[in-house]
Amino acid sequence: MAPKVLISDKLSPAAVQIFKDRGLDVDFLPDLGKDKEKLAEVIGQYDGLAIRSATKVTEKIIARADRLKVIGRAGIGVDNVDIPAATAKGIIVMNTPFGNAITTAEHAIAMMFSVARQIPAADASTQGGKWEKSKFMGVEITAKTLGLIGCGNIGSIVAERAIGLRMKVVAYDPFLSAERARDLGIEKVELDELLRRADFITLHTPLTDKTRNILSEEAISRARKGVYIINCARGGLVDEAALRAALDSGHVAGAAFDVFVDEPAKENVLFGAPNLVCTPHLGAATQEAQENVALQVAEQISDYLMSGGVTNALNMPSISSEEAPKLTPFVRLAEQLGSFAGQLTETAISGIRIEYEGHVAEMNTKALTAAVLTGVLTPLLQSVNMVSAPSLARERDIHVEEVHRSQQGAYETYIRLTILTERQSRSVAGTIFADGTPRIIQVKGIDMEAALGPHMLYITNEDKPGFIGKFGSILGDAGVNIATFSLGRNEPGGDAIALIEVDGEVPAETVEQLVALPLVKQVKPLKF
Ligand SMILES: NC(=O)c1ccc[n+]([C@@H]2O[C@H](COP(=O)([O-])OP(=O)(O)OC[C@H]3O[C@@H](n4cnc5c(N)ncnc54)[C@H](O)[C@@H]3O)[C@@H](O)[C@H]2O)c1
Ligand SMILES: O=C(O)CC[C@@H](O)C(=O)O
Repeated sequence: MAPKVLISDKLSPAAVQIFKDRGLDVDFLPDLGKDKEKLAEVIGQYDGLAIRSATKVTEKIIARADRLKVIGRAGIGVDNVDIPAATAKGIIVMNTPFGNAITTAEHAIAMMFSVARQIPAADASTQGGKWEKSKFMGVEITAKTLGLIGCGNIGSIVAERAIGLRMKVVAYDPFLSAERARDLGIEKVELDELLRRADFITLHTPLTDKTRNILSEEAISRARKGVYIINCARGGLVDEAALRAALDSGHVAGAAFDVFVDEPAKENVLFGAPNLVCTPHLGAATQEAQENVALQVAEQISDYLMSGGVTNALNMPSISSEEAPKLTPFVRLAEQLGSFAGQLTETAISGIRIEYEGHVAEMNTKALTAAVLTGVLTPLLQSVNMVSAPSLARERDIHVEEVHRSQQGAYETYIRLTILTERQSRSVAGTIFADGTPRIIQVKGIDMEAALGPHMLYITNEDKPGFIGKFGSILGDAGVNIATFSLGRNEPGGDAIALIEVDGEVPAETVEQLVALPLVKQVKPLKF
């Protein structure tokens, strides 16, 4: 059955065609996202969800999304998606970080001109039959200083445009490197200095605990008298009540806002303030940007659902569509190693060490580590996948260490997993054979070679004669057929390990009989 995708917001219809061309079933219900109850009712039917900002993907919606594997936001901000809830349920959340950046930067520049020359008010007055030439005295932007708060995708495009307009640009962004600032031709400064120097301030950060009210009452009071403030990023970056007071007093000469604390903003403390220009979250609203983000999100969702490629995910490492087929056997191996070790682990795990040797060390090991963790945690927790496993491991204070090295031993490439608990450390290693299938090649330092089937028995025993005969008779009496039998030992007469594939589940009483055999130390049925 083809994966099924729901588009629940007003996306460009071009996205629908992409989904169809890629072989997915698609329902385009652009108003559904606003109806929370209806969305909760139907979400269980879909593998993918494509949204803009009107659909709120809350914890409640996610709880009902039993088939959902991916949420794609046609746009940048994902504040309308409960990412922790999606991650916990193993749902990938993607956005399209570049598709609307130019358009939004252009909007910020347009808003700067609008407020500098009071264009909306002058337009209303002129069309109202007044001819108020002296009322609308503006300011020139040439040679003025623009202060950017946030200089990522959009901020840096705004910087380039502003330099083209002969402005001087200073930026406050703790994550902006000195080299990048130099390349952009801007000056990196602290917030205090930006407030002191900027004639215009424009915000381009996400809304986080650190950026909420970054322009607080106190910050606004430290800004230059006569400053203009532009916000085309997110409502909540500026204290709206404080800004209103500063516009009324004239400390701030003008403000241009596209985004508000509460949206849709039908009422707002800013409305009616002197020299205020507002737009209804139009930053990304151009045909070009909407086409870009719709096409990108449709491609990304299709890639993931059809071939496992992951692009622009916020809660999972990226895997390109070309890389996905090469990675798949190693993902399977990594998950099997994890599952093997996880099923044998009975006490709390404190650490996981994953050694990647040979050419696997050059692959996307973040994804492989996520697969190992999925395998380890699946026997211990309700529902785990590659998206949720890393955060579940972190929540449980499991320290995960990755080691990468070039080929050193007989195997061209292999993965070794070591699980540390308070009682012991247990390791298991595996590789991919030429036929593309995973093989276990070492358990607890003992070499062996075993493929893992759906039902396995793992046995540790003393390497003495007599074990195999008795073992075979017990399974035979229980009607359990042996499919494969792999043995390994550290030294003659020492510790031995057997991995046996059986055609079906081994009854509990048969396991007890095996445990009671004289040379046997441990018997553990495993499922893969
Ligand atoms: N109005 C719209 O329609 C519209 C359209 C697109 C994007 N946006 C919003 O614009 C904002 C910027 O988008 P982007 O694509 O440039 O994002 P981005 O991630 O590329 O850039 C954000 C920048 O903010 C910086 N930053 C983070 N915390 C900071 C802090 N405490 N102080 C200063 N800088 C900080 C980051 O280092 C980064 O450089 C986002 O909030 C996005 O949702 C709005
Ligand atoms: O979809 C939109 O119109 C808004 C998009 C914008 O806020 C974003 O974060 O990409």
